[in-house]
Amino acid sequence: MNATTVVAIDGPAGSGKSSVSRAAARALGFSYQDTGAAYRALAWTALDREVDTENPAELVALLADFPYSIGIHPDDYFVRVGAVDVTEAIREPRVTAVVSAVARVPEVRSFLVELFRSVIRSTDRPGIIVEGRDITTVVAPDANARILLTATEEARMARRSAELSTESAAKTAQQLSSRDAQDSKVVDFMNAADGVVTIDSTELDFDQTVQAVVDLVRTSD
Ligand SMILES: Nc1ncnc2c1ncn2[C@@H]1O[C@H](COP(=O)(O)OP(=O)(O)OP(=O)(O)O)[C@@H](O)[C@H]1O
Ligand SMILES: Nc1ccn([C@@H]2O[C@H](COP(=O)(O)O)[C@@H](O)[C@H]2O)c(=O)n1
Repeated sequence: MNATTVVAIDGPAGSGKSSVSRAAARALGFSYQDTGAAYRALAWTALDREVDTENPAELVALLADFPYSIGIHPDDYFVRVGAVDVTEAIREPRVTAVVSAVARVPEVRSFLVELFRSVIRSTDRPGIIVEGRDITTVVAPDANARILLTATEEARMARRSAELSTESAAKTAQQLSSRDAQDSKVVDFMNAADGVVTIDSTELDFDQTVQAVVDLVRTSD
């Protein structure tokens, strides 16, 4: 049993991992760690330093000088590489387009898994919600609560499209699907591992989904 309550949440792109985890952390008085941000920040660093993102050796070399930091208070979220605030930049399509290539390199994954565990240990709150693709299985398999947050691809695309102009909606839907296909070759986040509870938000609104997570955490302790 952890002294700090650890909640692990995995799921495909657009399933609501970041937004739901953040709101649930706020409701519970917990910290919140977005692990996709680290893969994105490394992809941003590769682009910034003009490194070939298809070359694993060049990506691994970046890890020797990767001064990454993230805000884990749900009301003070930021992502930095050194002194550069990359919170917005890591969401740009050029970063999203190459992040899966960065995330499939085994040395990158093992380096970041250790980083995620050190961030979990650093929290000064009673618990932390950690979301990503391999949190329930690799990063924190002994978490107090382990959740697979899903929704049909149709629902996820509709939610993403609602954030965008009509013009780019179709392209974004296609990118979401192709990113899931690439990421699924590296980690299985479509099927719940043993002991992992599935929350399917297809028929739930945002607040109901947050409540489902909060209820599960409260009954897991
Ligand atoms: N149950 C829900 N009902 C309606 N909208 C939702 C629900 N859950 C999440 N959303 C919305 O869906 C969109 C995608 O959510 P979010 O960015 O949190 O997904 P994600 O899983 O973190 O995606 P990615 O892995 O691509 O970063 C957001 O606009 C969010 O507000
Ligand atoms: N635990 C994780 C988290 C993320 N990834 C990779 O990072 C990409 C971006 O993640 P978002 O959650 O910000 O969309 C994602 O597409 C994966 O390639 C990962 O491998 N493991």
